[in-house]
Amino acid sequence: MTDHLIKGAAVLGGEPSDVLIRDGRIAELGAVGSIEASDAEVYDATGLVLLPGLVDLHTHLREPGREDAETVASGSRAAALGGYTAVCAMANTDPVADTAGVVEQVWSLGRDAGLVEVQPIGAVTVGLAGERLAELGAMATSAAKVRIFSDDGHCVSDPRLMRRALEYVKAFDGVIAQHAEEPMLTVGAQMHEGAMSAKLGLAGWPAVAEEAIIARDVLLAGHVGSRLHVCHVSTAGSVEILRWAKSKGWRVTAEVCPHHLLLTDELAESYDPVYKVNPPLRTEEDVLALQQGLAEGVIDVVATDHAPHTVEDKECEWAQARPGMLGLQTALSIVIKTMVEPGLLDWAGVAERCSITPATIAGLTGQGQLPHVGAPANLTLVDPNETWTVNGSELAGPSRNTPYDGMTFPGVVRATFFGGRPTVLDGKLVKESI
Ligand SMILES: NC(=O)N[C@@H](CC(=O)O)C(=O)O
Ligand SMILES: [Zn+2]
Ligand SMILES: [Zn+2]
Repeated sequence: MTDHLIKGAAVLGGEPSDVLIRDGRIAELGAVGSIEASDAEVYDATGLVLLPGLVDLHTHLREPGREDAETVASGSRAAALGGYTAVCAMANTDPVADTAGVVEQVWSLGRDAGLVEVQPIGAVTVGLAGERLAELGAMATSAAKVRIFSDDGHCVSDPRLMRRALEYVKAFDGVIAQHAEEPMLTVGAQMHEGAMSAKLGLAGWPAVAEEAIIARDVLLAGHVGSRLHVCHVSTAGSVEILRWAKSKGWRVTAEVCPHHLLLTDELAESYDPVYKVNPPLRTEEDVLALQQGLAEGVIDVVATDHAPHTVEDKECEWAQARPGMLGLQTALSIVIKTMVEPGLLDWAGVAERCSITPATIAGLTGQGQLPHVGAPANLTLVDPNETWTVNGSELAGPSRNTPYDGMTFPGVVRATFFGGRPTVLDGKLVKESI
């Protein structure tokens, strides 16, 4: 394996340093010019910020079943380009990832693609039907070593089943990641319930549908003493409930998606289904509360909820369109725009929220480590002073459902190193790694 010498990168935005990568790990780290490595490939990282490789807790890769929207390989390309070195693949595939066989299939497809660590998430219930627990133990002991279980796309709405799932995974320190949506309160829902849904005449998805489930689940997690992770938190009220649950010392973590940190329900006025997502885009007040919650750590991590859909599933009437939007290639830029530029997070905070804590939650021990000698070389180099304009047709993968087409953002991912190998250099996929 070739050695790589990264020169002049600001580690977590600090002093420029040189970093030598050898045999998949950081072999040396020191002041600029202090490392001698004549046979290493040199990457000039002057002006770039070095972060631990980003880790996404919530990615839809669509394989098996909807390879026309995304595959493990195409999603891995999007992830590497977005600065990620690990993604957790959601279980709502077809067939559902509710058996050891399916999670092992996804895991080995990820290993074959070789661009990021693909950690499968297992379904909580058989077929995501919310009726019977899936074979959680068999998935945990499979080659995929599943630690996160989620029926994402659906809520585990039966409280007795949710309690049993929390109890079951406690034995191996697993975590239940809940898509918090009380289904009886979102029948027919198309967007956030509020002034805009009233104006547009679309059925609403009220904030309380999310908050009621989060309140119930933090109580259950506290009662059982087990780990709960709340997916895509989208309301100000949810942040308050999480703050309270954390004050109790319960083992509760939560994520927010980039789109909920930036976009609001006003966009639905266009009737463009690219803005249709679950949970829906909320109000400005919610956006500000989510940013604040993330800054304080009440919300632990940023997760993309990267949800590719084909043109047929997305470019149709709003009511028929599938919910979800692409996220992997734009996430870091949106975090910079909404959190770093306003001074809500510094680079160490970005590393914490986008890499270190997600890796801890997912139990990915080779990921999310602050750059130090001996650490696995999973690294991202970003140019904070450069901007780029999103062009939907140039994104990796077959899907085009980005709400950011034509928008200009700060923060360009220049290079990504996965296991000591560059997957992205100068903002482009490295050919040998494709
Ligand atoms: N977020 C979405 O709107 N859609 C997700 C499912 C989900 O995350 O709930 C999908 O799988 O497309
Ligand atoms: Zn969901
Ligand atoms: Zn999702």
